[in-house]
Amino acid sequence: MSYAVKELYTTLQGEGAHTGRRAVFLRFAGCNLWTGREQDRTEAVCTFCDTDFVGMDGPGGGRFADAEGLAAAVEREWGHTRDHRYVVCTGGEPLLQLDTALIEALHARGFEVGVETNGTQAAVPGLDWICVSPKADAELALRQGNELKLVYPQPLAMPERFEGLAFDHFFLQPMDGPTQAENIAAATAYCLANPRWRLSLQTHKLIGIP
Ligand SMILES: C[S@@+](CC[C@H](N)C(=O)[O-])C[C@H]1O[C@@H](n2cnc3c(N)ncnc32)[C@H](O)[C@@H]1O
Ligand SMILES: Nc1nc2[nH]cc(C(=O)O)c2c(=O)[nH]1
Ligand code: SF4
Ligand SMILES: [Mg+2]
Repeated sequence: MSYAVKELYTTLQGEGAHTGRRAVFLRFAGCNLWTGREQDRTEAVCTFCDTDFVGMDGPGGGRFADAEGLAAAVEREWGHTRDHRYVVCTGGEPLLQLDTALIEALHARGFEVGVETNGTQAAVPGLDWICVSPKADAELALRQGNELKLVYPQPLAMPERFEGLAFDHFFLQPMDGPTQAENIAAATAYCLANPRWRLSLQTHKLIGIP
């Protein structure tokens, strides 16, 4: 199948357990919880999104006809070094498009493959790192993985709802937006009181990289 890609770029993973790790970000276009249009935001299932995932017009973006072509573009973006290759599939919602053919083509080029997902879709087999970020009004289909990264606070998705699930790491990530300062304080207080949860700051925003 073909893939609609918003952008493809190299950066440091800014969030969660792999914070600071060099990665190619493969941002798929489209999401099932918001159209991406500002006029639809208040009516969306997910209302706080910080990302433009509409269209294929970003750096390195476009329509890729097949898995080989997209994996080759990821490899070109990474550069020639063979070690520690890591690609983070995000979006939009990557599990609407990511499939076995693409994971195999990326593995064949020596990449570990991570995903950032809202958890509403089943995962494709073969992923090396699964980060699920549940959204209050969306049913969670993907209930196990490597890290659960909850944007905080979401009144209908408080941490207690998730801490029994089968994840290795539990992160609270303060919601960016007009109340960010309060959200950082609240997330900090929660982690101090509940040591199972760690704080995930969006470090790429702090240092001004994408
Ligand atoms: C843009 S989403 C794309 C992947 C997938 N759709 C998801 O929601 O997990 C990437 C990450 O950013 C987080 N995120 C989105 N908007 C945010 C905000 N305003 N503040 C903090 N984190 C946010 C998401 O929860 C998710 O963990
Ligand atoms: N540097 C950086 N790290 C990230 N981790 C998750 C991100 C995402 O948008 O999925 C993200 C992002 O947009 N940039
Ligand atoms: S589910 Fe992810 S990509 Fe979709 S609107 Fe929410 S944060 Fe944005
Ligand atoms: Mg982001």
